Amino acid sequence: MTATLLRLGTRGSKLALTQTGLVRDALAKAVPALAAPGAIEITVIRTTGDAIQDRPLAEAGGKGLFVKEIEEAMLGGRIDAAVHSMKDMPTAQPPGLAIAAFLPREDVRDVLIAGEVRRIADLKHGAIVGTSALRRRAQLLHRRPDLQIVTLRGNVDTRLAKRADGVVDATLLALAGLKRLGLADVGAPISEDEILPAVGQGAVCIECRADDARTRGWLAAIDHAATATCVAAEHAMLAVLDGSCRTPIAGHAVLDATGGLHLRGLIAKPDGSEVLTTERQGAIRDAERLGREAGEELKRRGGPGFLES
Ligand SMILES: NCc1[nH]cc(CCC(=O)O)c1CC(=O)O
Repeated sequence: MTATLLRLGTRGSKLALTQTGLVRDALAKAVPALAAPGAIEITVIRTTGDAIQDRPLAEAGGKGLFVKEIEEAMLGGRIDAAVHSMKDMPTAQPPGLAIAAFLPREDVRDVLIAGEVRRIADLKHGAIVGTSALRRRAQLLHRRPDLQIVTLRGNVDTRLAKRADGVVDATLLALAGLKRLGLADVGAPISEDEILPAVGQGAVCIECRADDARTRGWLAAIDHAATATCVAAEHAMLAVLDGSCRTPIAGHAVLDATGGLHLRGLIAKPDGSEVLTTERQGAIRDAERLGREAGEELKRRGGPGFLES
């Protein structure tokens, strides 16, 4: 029996466990000490976000609900690090905690799951689309004001089952999660020009105590720098816009072939009646500044009241 060296915390959904398995495998490959059987222990923690299944999370207090209990376990020393979907992370970590690494990002696009229908334009008039994400709702309604958007929560399997049972005609899910679950072919990816993804979508991050040098050293060995840079730009934009589940915000940064960073950002009115977009191009070292500038521009153009409407 080897001693446990690293206790990894995670939510208990199939996707969360799959992502945690990817982190464990990456660490075992990169850090010889962690390759021994039993060196990494995985602890499942139930979060408020998992417990609330009957209403949109925006009503219950926002996206931090998927991380709160896990962060408490880290601060209390019950676990050493936690694996999260970056999309579910607030813009700042509580004092004493830090995001120390990212896995290489998956495809960031949303997937339309609507049986034979593979494009938003081809959904029948008045089709019922299930989603709880205001970002998806607003962008769908912007293109197709005739659609009926209804709340649909639950994990990926639950949502797919509700669609298959005809509770809704269509739903949108992140391709990243579907791919990691081996379900990439349930629908059709939608171009970012039609539905811009959520900030952080497709990225898996690992959080730990800021002063835990040993864990930070191990996590540094698997950190994917390009993903970290792109997400930093997106989160800088989100922080300016004061992103919460109540405000439809989308954003995505990529590194281009010449070593620069390209960021797209979007805010929308919840009913889709207005959408504002912006873009920034610049040097990688300016990632956060580009993000802040994009956020400031959207905020200024939206004016007071835009995001509260
Ligand atoms: N809000 C839930 C959530 N958080 C992360 C993912 C998928 C994986 C990812 O985007 O990285 C999902 C489900 C979904 O939107 O389909």
